[in-house]
Amino acid sequence: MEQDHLDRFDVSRPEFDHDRAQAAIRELLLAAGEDPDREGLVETPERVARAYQELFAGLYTDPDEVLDRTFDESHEELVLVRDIPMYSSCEHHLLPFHGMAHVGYIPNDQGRVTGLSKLARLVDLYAKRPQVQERLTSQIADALARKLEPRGVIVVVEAEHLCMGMRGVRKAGSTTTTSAVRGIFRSSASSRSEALSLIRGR
Ligand SMILES: Nc1nc2c(ncn2[C@@H]2O[C@H](COP(=O)(O)OP(=O)(O)OP(=O)(O)O)[C@@H](O)[C@H]2O)c(=O)[nH]1
Ligand SMILES: [Zn+2]
Repeated sequence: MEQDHLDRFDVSRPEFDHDRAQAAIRELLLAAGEDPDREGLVETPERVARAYQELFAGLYTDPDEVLDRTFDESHEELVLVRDIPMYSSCEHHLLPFHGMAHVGYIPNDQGRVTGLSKLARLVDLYAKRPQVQERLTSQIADALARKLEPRGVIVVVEAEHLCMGMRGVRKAGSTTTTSAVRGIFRSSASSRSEALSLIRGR
């Protein structure tokens, strides 16, 4: 599937199929040699299906709608929201990766800004999908660039991947940092390093 396809909101996507997910979890328990009808597990397929419906909720909302309410505030300097808690699911193993997102932008010369909470909502929306960290990071940056037409956007995501901690290579505690820069943060090293030092809290 083309990357481009993953970046666009798919209006034709069917709703989350709860019954199908529930049946799949029952099958998984059977495959593991468990008894899905024993007392502790009898409601598990239903619960897990509900949990995944929530974890993948970002597939069913148009990110552009999150940013529909913009206003002009004649502010043409950096706006940065730091330390946005982020929980996502790695699409390779369907295990969590979680950490912090930092989202900043410099409004355009009309000072077009959005509510601060919308930056966190945007992080949530893209995190609640089967993801890879790189795509999560650039999707947040691209949505902001598209809707606010700002002078620049910077997004940094720092996360720990449980697929690297609780299984596989077993490097618990290692973190991965990804960044996406657009506009002036791409062309100007000094703007970029100023934003990065604010993100690092220095
Ligand atoms: N680039 C990138 N890789 C990721 C992300 N999440 C998980 N991965 C990696 O996806 C890769 C999948 O590798 P495979 O060799 O196909 O799968 P695997 O045999 O389970 O790999 P191991 O995790 O090394 O055991 C692993 O190297 C994971 O660390 C992510 O967000 N970005
Ligand atoms: Zn993984």
